[in-house]
Amino acid sequence: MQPYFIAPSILSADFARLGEDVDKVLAAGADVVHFDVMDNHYVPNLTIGPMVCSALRKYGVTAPIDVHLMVQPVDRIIGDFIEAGASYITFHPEASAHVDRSLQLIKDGGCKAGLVFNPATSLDALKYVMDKVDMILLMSVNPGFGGQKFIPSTLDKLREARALISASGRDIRLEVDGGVNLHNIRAIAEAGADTFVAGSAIFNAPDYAEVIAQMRAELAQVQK
Ligand SMILES: O=C(CO)[C@H](O)[C@H](O)COP(=O)(O)O
Ligand SMILES: [Fe+2]
Repeated sequence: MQPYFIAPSILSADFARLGEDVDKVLAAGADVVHFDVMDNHYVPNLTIGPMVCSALRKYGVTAPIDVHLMVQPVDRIIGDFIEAGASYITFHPEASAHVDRSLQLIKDGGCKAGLVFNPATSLDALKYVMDKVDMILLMSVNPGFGGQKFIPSTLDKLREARALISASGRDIRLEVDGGVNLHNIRAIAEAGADTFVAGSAIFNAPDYAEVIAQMRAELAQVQK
C-alpha cells in the first residue's frame, strides 16, 4: 500500500486565477493536482486542455499533475499532454478503440498510465493490461460535473480493485473521484483507496489547509 495522496480537482478552482489557486492548494498540503479534461462529446461538459497544463508548468507548478481524460478519441491528445508536463494520464477504456495501445503511448512518453471506470462499468478491461497500469481510478459519480453525491456502491468496487492490485503484486495506485468529502474519506480509504480526488470539498471550503488537515486526520484513523 502506498502513502495516501490528496488530489484536489481544479474543476472547482477559480479559473480566472488558476495559477494562484493551484499554488494555494499545494501550499495548504495537497499532494497532486487533479486536472479534469472534458470534451463535450464523451461527457456533456467542456473544460481545459494541454495548453492550460503547460501554462501551469510554466507558472512554476512542480507537483505531480494527474490528467483525467474524459475525451473520445483518446490517442490524439495523449502526446500533447506528455509535452505539456503531465505526470499521470488516465482515460476511460470505452473511449479508446485500442486500450493497450493508448496505455503504451502514455508509458512511452514517460508518464504514469491509468484506466478510469465509471460507476456502472466493470473492471474486466483490466484483465490483460495490469502490467501496463500504474493507476486505477474509480469514478464515484457519473463523470462530467463537480459537486455530485458519492455513489455508495463504489465501496464494494474499491474492495474488488484492491484485491486485483494485491494479486498483481505491483505498486498500482487506487484513486477515487467524485463526491469525496470529510465525512466519507475514511470509509473510502478503509475500502482500499490510497488517492483521493476532492474538488468541491476543498475549493468550496473557506480554508484549504484546514480541510486538508481534517482529511488527513480522518485518514490517520483508518482501520486496516
Ligand atoms: O472527474 C470529475 C468529474 O467528472 C471530477 O474530478 C470530480 O467530480 C471532482 O469533483 P467533486 O469532488 O466536487 O465531486
Ligand atoms: Fe476527475
